[in-house]
Amino acid sequence: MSETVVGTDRLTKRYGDRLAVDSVSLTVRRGEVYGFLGPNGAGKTTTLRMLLGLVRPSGGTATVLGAAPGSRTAVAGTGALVEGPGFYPYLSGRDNLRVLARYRALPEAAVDAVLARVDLVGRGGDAFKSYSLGMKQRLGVAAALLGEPELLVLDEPTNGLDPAGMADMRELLVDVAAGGQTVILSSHLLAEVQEICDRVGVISDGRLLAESTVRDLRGAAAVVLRADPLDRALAVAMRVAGDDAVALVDDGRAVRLEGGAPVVPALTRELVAEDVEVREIRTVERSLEEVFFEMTGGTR
Ligand SMILES: Nc1ncnc2c1ncn2[C@@H]1O[C@H](COP(=O)(O)OP(=O)(O)OP(=O)(O)O)[C@@H](O)[C@H]1O
Repeated sequence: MSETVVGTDRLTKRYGDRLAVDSVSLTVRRGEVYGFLGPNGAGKTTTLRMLLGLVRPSGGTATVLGAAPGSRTAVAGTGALVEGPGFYPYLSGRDNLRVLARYRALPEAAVDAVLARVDLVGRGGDAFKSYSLGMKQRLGVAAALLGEPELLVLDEPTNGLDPAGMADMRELLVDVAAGGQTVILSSHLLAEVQEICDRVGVISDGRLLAESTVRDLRGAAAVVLRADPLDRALAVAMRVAGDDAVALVDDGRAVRLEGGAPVVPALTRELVAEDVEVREIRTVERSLEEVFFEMTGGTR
């Protein structure tokens, strides 16, 4: 799991005096779904294009599958969906894939295999222009999957999808990673990403602000308690979780304890023993979205 598939070291892209990507060092490991997150204009597409060898870095280095971006090894092992797939509208989904397969000297069977993986076999004969956005995106992923590359690079694969389309895409990408392929996807849609990705890199204004598992980024859950009398509940909470882990929230109407679900049994036991009346006790988790807003200072 820890083998590095993509690594960058202070990768930088400058357009005139604008730093689109500013000294980004990231690591993507084999078999993971890596989410590259950031607001519009953060530098996601530019970074992905550098990894694909489509844009030349102004500084720093990148390694893709042990080779330089754009090298034969890197290109042969990478499938990409960047900035909307260019499909022929009047050709069927299957024929569009056939064109790509022929260009890359892949057998017909490769087309059927990827159509099946993205669940488009039944609609493979229909014209591309008749597809829903979700189907178009899935065909784009199918094109990226042609030839079973080790690495998939997908720029905003969930963009514009409805919840059902999102769910399909999520299932597909989790399935791809389970098969051992590595996925890098970019997104500004954090709610979806936190369910799909093993690890994420957060980028804003060209800089990588954080890189970690979704769980670590979100931090531990907390417990919010409403009870009567509150001062006695506060004293109990401090005894159970430690003074530093407890604070009054909601204008002094509730107690917040760090530590999440594991503190709940002891807390409830002690509250009952102290004759405190519990009105509400619940665990709260920060969403990736909240973490992200804190990090990027509210830009989107
Ligand atoms: N070819 C270019 N010439 C000049 N500036 C560019 C070029 N490509 C990108 N930029 C600038 O670099 C910055 C990063 O753009 P990039 O497209 O990488 O961001 P992004 O995170 O992918 O955002 P989006 O989701 O909007 O595509 C932006 O300020 C953009 O205007």
